[in-house]
Amino acid sequence: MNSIKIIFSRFKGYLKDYIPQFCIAVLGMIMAAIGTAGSAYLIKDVLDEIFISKNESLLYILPYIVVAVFFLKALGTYLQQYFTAYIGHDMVRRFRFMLLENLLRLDLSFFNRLRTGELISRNTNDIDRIRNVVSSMIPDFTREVITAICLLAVVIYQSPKLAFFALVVFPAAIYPLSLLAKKIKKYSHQSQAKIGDMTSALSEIFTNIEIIKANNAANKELERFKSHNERFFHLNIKAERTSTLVNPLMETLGAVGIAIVIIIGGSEVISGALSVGEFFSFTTALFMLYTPIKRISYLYNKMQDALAATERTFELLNQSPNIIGGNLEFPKNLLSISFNDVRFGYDENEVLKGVSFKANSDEIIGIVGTSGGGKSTIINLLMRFYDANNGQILINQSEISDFELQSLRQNIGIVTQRIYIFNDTIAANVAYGAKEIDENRVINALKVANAWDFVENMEGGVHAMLDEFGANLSGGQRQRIAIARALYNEPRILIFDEATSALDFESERIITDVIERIRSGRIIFVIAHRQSSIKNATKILVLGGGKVVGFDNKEALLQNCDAFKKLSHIE
Ligand SMILES: Nc1ncnc2c1ncn2[C@@H]1O[C@H](COP(=O)(O)OP(=O)(O)OP(=O)(O)O)[C@@H](O)[C@H]1O
Repeated sequence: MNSIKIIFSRFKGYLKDYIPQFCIAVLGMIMAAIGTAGSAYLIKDVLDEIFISKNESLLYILPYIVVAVFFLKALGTYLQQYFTAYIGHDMVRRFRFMLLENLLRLDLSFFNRLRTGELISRNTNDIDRIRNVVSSMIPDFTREVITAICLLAVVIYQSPKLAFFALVVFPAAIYPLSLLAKKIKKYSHQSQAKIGDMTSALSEIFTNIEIIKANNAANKELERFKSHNERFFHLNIKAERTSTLVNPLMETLGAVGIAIVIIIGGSEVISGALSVGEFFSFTTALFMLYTPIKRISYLYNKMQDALAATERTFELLNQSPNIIGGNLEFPKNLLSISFNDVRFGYDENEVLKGVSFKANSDEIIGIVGTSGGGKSTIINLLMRFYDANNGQILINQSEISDFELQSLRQNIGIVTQRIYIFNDTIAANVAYGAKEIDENRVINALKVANAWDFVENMEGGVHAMLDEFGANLSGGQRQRIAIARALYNEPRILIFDEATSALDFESERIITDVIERIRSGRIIFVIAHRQSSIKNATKILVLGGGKVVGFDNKEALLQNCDAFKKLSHIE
């Protein structure tokens, strides 16, 4: 019963918002339960009065009462089902939204830990199981309990002695049923985790389909998927094997009860202690009792399954971000950014091992170093996607953590090698994230980004639709749209993370010209492998082994920084 308590307590707060619907549903449950018990009770009068006593006056009354009782049951069932379904669907809508709302608040490190597929599975599968709990399990459970109580009342009323013998078998059923419930809960936990694995595998396959085809890796992926799929199948079969045991077990025990009833009840009818009508009313109620009790045990097992999903969902809902902003607005005049002995690792391996440098307004800082040397990590810390483990990052003279997160990120424009283009108009792509699209600002940003020429010539101009991933643009054009987006909010800090590495020299030149033009009043970071991308950098930060091994202008570095000389040489 513990799981039912947990589920009830989890949803209690939310169910409060549905009191009118809930009251109507409960009324429906009571009507249905009374209807069910009433129909069993009526058997006695129908048999004893009409068929045995041949009471003609009741012949024309009882059938109407029978119809009325069944109508009560039907109306009650309808009300209960409709209103509980309403509550279930509405709660699912709220939970899905709350879950996504909370997930979007969480730190990037959280998303590194959980795979996309698993998150999707939790947002769809698990939530749907919750709907099941709310719209069918809780109400069904309640209804079946009320029905069972009403039927029990009929059974005991008709013959307390027979009821005693018929019902002693039920306690005997409880122990094996509770053992089965435990097993079902275990399998259900495992199977839900497996769904997460499968969704992850699928999402990985579909996002990387080009690579899979290019590498002829379809069979390998199929093999991988096959093993998840088979494991899922085995878990489900194990769960089925256990849960299908519940019915036969109940039926066999039920048969023992019925056998006892026939022996004792039959002898009572023969001796005249019980009327035929009473006996049949008793047995009908007893047979009917079998359904709610079977349903209760079935629902109890299903609840184990739902409990696992509920716990998983609440676990996500209760996660909170570690990276929280302060109260400072980003300064209107950006003077400097300083890293003072910054240390950081994504896990126990330290990536930045005491990085210090200072960048001033109007400067273009090139960041170079070996692959995996920590260049993008510096940017991740500047964006506050992660927080440094040690050391300080200062903007003007304030700690980065003192700034409001939104204000900080609004003042950092970032262009990466990977381009995010949404299936929307050019204007919506450029003003992405803004509450409203300011067309003049869009055009201005496009002009500064050197993109206006080609946008102007497109059909629809800024209202032209872009395909997903920007398939209807060239690489350089896509990159310039991305720059316009980074510029739209007129940020004080701009970051180009390998933004030009996939472009030809002409497109790269256009972009380096843009960078040169917008440097005033800003600090610009350019991460690049190619020297040509940082030809206009005022200073270059050379990273090696997680440390700064050089920070100066190009000429000075070529003179006295071996690591930089080596990098230039490779190129
Ligand atoms: N999200 C992450 N979780 C764990 N480790 C990470 C994560 N991102 C990067 N790393 C590790 O941190 C180190 C530095 O990565 P970073 O991306 O900063 O290097 P980089 O200098 O930008 O490399 P590249 O030039 O290849 O882009 C690498 O060893 C990388 O494996």
